[in-house]
Amino acid sequence: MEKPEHRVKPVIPEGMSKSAWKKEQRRLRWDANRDKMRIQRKEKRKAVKESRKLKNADKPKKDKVVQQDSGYSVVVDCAFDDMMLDKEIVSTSNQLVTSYADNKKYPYRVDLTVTSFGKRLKERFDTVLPHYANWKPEHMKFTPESLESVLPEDYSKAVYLTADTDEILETLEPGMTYIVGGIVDKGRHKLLCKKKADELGIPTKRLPIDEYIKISGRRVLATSHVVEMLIRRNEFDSWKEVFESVIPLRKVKKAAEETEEGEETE
Ligand SMILES: C[S@@+](CC[C@H](N)C(=O)[O-])C[C@H]1O[C@@H](n2cnc3c(N)ncnc32)[C@H](O)[C@@H]1O
Repeated sequence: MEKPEHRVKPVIPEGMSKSAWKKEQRRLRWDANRDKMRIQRKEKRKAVKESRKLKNADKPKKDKVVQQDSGYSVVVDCAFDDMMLDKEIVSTSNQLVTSYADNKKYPYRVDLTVTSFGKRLKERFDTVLPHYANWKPEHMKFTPESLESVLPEDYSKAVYLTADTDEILETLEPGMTYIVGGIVDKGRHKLLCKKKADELGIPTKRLPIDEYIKISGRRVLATSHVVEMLIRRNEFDSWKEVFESVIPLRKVKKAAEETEEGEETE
């Protein structure tokens, strides 16, 4: 009959406690297993990924937007840094983020450039939104240079949008550059962009809002709303549809209520 196998009694080095020796053994075992465990973990992750992929294959896929180029350019003129309060700089930077997202997600995109990008506005981006450095130029470009540096030589191919003119922007044409003031001023700097455009000799036009819909309050819209309208104009057949899609519902609703009560919408 064979003798039962006996465990070999461990030899604990002299001067080492039993618990220290056990700890050391655990560490050695862990080291020896580490690579094995790493491979196991990797395989598990791969299996989870594969099963997720299989599951998602049954679900309808979200269509990736294949964008078309509108053929015209939009410039956001940010030369008004010194005229804004700190909170207005924050609001302007948030609006630029919105415009970037809009120019990525809608079926048509425009060539979109932010000029005079510097001072507090750039500082805000550098510190709070540093990932803007990776934004694709086909969705938004930034330059510290002035508006004039990106305009076509022939200013008749440019239009500065402003609420302060009677000229109406009827259509958007390929090859044209449309300029939007990049400023939040809560009505403090009336005629600012109109005067700048007149000084530079750039034609000015306003959006035909009153001609198509009733809105309450001021007809001066936020920069990002105007940029969104320029991005989305080709998506719709008429300005009316563009305005109804972009102008905040509360502005349109309130106007309807006021009109019912016979009040002025101004
Ligand atoms: C908040 S507004 C700035 C108002 C500023 N006081 C000014 O002088 O234009 C932002 C920009 O959106 C554009 N904008 C706003 N409302 C508009 C309208 N009704 N028609 C055309 N452009 C408009 C203008 O380019 C304007 O500079």
